Amino acid sequence: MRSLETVELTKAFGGNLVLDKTTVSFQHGKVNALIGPNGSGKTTFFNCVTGLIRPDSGRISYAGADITRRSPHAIARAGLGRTFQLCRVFPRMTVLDNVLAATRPRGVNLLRGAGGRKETDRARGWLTKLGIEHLAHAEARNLSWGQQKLLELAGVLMSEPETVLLDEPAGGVNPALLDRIGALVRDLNAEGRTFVIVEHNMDLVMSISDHIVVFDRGRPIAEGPPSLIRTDERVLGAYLGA
Ligand SMILES: Nc1ncnc2c1ncn2[C@@H]1O[C@H](COP(=O)(O)OP(=O)(O)OP(=O)(O)O)[C@@H](O)[C@H]1O
Repeated sequence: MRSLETVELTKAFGGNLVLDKTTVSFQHGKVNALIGPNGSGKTTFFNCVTGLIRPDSGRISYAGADITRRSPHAIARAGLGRTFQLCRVFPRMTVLDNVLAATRPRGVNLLRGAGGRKETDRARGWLTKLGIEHLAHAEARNLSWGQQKLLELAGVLMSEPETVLLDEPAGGVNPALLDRIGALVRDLNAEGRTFVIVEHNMDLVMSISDHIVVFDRGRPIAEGPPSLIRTDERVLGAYLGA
């Protein structure tokens, strides 16, 4: 079953054609990875899919619905949640307040109306699941980079997304936390969540993914299970610059 798909998605910045008629689909209920060399368009792809930037042409659909021109909010409501490469948390707010604020529109009164008993319990539940409940009252800026990534993910999960897009979850994270992130993804997937993960750490990608799509210069050049991708000549060529 198809979850997220694009048809001839195209985006250029000035003369730089970053997504070049990209037609790709990710599998519902699976852990999908999107990999490719630096600058191959992975984050731009996420930005188009989540409505942060407008593609020049092409179509994006999610669970059968056309979401191409929808706002980031509408796309989140449709069930797509995402994290960012450079982690988005409020550094001077507590961990718990960050999670509560994550479900509010950005701007004024981030916490107004948040923090009712039920919401707070749910927020704590996610913090527990992600192993950072003991930090609930710490300011986010005092967390390690990896813990901040878990915090950002907790905020995303508050919206109960059906599909989670993770942008470099392992970037800058220490090895102990890396294992935890990998186990968490598998665990959340077993509960029914679909993942699409942009990641450079190949050990992590190969160990947690069911399906891998490889981009090179904004186009998918290979896709399949880890066993196939690992030995694909085109993939090796793209990474080695051949
Ligand atoms: N807002 C923007 N304005 C201009 N150029 C941009 C913008 N966003 C991305 N680019 C360019 O698009 C190209 C692809 O960048 P993108 O971040 O999508 O690649 P990536 O595959 O995610 O790379 P990395 O693995 O290094 O994060 C790069 O050449 C980048 O400079």
